[in-house]
Amino acid sequence: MKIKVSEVARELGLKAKEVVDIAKEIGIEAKTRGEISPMDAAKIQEYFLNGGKKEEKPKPKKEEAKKEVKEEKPQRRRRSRGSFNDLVKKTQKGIEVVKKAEPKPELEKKEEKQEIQAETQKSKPKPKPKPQPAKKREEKELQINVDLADMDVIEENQVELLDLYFNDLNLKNDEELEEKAKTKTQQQQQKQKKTQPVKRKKPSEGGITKETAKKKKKKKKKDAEIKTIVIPKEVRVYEFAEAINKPLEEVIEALRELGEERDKNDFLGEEYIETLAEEFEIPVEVYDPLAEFDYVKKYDSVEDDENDLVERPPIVTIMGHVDHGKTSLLDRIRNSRVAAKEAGGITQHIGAYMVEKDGKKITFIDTPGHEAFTEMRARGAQVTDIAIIVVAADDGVMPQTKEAIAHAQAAEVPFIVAVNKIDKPQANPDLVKSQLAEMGITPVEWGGEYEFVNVSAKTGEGIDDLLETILLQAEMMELKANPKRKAKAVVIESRVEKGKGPVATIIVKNGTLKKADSFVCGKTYGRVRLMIDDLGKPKKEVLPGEPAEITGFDEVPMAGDVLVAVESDKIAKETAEKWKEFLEEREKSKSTKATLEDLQKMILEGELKKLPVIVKADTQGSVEAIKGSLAKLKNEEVKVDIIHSDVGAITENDVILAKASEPHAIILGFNVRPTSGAKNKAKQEGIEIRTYSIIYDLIDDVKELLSGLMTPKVTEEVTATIEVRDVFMVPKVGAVAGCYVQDGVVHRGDFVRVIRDGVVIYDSKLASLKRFKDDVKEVGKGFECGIMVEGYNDVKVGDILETYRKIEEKAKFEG
Ligand SMILES: Nc1nc2c(ncn2[C@@H]2O[C@H](COP(=O)(O)OP(=O)(O)OP(=O)(O)O)[C@@H](O)[C@H]2O)c(=O)[nH]1
Repeated sequence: MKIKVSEVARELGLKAKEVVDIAKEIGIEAKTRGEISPMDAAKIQEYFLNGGKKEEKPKPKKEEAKKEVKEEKPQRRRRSRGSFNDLVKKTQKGIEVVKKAEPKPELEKKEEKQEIQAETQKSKPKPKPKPQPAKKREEKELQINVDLADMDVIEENQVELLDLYFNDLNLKNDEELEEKAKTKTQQQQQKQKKTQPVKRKKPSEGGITKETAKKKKKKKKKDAEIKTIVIPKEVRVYEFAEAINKPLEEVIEALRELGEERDKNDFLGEEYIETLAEEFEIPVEVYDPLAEFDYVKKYDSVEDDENDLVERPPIVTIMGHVDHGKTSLLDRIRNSRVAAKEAGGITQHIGAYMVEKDGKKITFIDTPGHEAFTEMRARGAQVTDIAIIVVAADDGVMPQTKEAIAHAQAAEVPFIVAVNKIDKPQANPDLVKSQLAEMGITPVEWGGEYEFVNVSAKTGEGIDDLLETILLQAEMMELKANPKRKAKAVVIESRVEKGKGPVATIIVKNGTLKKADSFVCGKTYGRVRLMIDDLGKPKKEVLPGEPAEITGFDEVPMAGDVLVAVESDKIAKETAEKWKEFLEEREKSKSTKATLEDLQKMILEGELKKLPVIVKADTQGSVEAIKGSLAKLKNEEVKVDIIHSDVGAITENDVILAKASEPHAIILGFNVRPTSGAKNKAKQEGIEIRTYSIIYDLIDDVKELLSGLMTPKVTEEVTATIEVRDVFMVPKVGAVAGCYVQDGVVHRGDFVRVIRDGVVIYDSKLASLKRFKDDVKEVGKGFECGIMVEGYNDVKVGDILETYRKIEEKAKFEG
């Protein structure tokens, strides 16, 4: 008898994957979805209970994780091949895999592939027609589809899987094998993309006759290879299941056993693609379909000449828990600069500003430090070179302190801890230090490697120290850029301004951004018209590390978009359009497929009460942040349905849209107001507009609204315990119980339970409550009364009546 790994996991309170890890550690072969012998299970349990459980390592950092996975690959593949035939044969579709020994010239392979594809079109059941536009779609059909189609059908139910590695078995070692395989795959992918990038061949194309196809089939049968399935980096669960030709439920179950509850439409993530592929013993190669269109990657692929590199100012983000003093600290730093250096200068809020210390510049990103801005902060961390984690000395480490640290660590951004509010009598900077040290963030002075600086945003104490520490850190990081080349910058805020159109604050990461430069920026593009710095001064050029507010965009860019200056307006426009089109196509290709399962889900969702809202805010960053926060507000009963969101004032169109929604949507404005037209229209149509300047209030209000949608909680309160001492049968009326109130007070409208020998035999309401002949409202303890139970005439002497009230309590949305 064998025991399922998942059962062992459940028994030990672990994830199946963790059990497999332990098993590996002690030399036991196990798979998350497999079984092990009771002896092995006992060994694992013993090892685990003896504390041998693998230490919880922090998630490997992105790069390392990738490396680790890569290094494992060859091994995994070799193993895969061993039982691959058996596994695949077992699948319900009866797919057969045949191996090939002879290498084939690349060209022949390609031709053959096209021919087989043609054949595939014949033998495959026709895919459901997809939504239009058909022509364009055909031309631009996505790589995803190509990959799915790449499982060339030889005969019905038979899939040829090409083994890209088989021919390389004579290579000396795994690394070589891996390298070669990778290059080959890439080459093949490239070729596929270049020669036949998107278009699937129709059966009539490619000059294939039945005869030649048959021949090919035979040859294929003999020479077939195990094929590595190429899977796009961003793949949804159902797409993955299709790609590896496994039933969706199996994939979802496998994920569950790995401790991941995923829906068919959820994205898998590279890590899980690899793990699942291993589970199913199917070799996969993950690729990034965006790479080809990626203008940023293109920019980055051009290396800068060492001689052109110069030091650039560090870009700093301040993060920390609510009220720990982020804004005050930023203000203090900014004001000290304004006071000392540019007295009288008017600071302009552009989302970032620069300070100078000892002749060196530092750029601070001025992002609002609210929980709701988690997403923005996460983006901020990507632009950021150094993070400052502010912790109030009188409050210590709080949830958002940990979250901020997690963001910095995830982005591999070094951070400095600013222990703030040290002017306060109750300040205890040492407590902050020990709290963080417990989390592994040990101060330098305690032998660790994290810089802690005591500051007071109120008095200014320690601010100089903090700036010096930042510069020191920057020096160690050797932040350099090449001002001689075209610019690459990151958008940190954007909005539409009357008379100016779309405006964005950017920080240049490399190169120099000049006036009149053409640029591409995410889905939009443009030409730099106006550039101003944080003091409101116009600029002709913005150097690496410097922030500026710029105009000249065709459309409002998104915070986090990367701006790259290009040769001409034409290139800018083309690149942005390509990128936009690609993203849109990708979205379409991933839209939910209408299946029975979906319908069921939709029916289920119908039970879920939705609160339709329209979100309008002053900046794209705020829109994103609010959307992010609202999306999280859901439970098994209610959720927020954002039907529209945008930057700008609340307009009549928004009201019309809100009215069109069923039920009508509520319009939420953050730092924006309704136009007078919108106000009137809202009044006419009965649409509610709520505006806020504090995001907390907005979120709290929405929570309140959600609470209102939830079913109220009903609790019971026992009002009286009554003994039946006599029963009178009144003709045409029924049984009247002569009662004695043992305890409590019985009321006319009360509910009642009839209890006989300790068992509830009837549950109903009081039909009447009398004292002697009179109807009464209530009868208290120690009094006699006559009671009729609604719908029940079988009361007996000795029964106990328990009367109760139902108390409805408004449900509260938690979260
Ligand atoms: N005594 C003292 N009070 C401070 C100091 N720094 C900030 N405060 C006060 O702490 C409160 C919160 O400060 P903020 O700067 O608004 O904190 P924040 O972290 O930006 O808050 P959110 O933006 O809401 O996340 C304000 O009342 C400040 O006056 C300080 O160094 N000393």
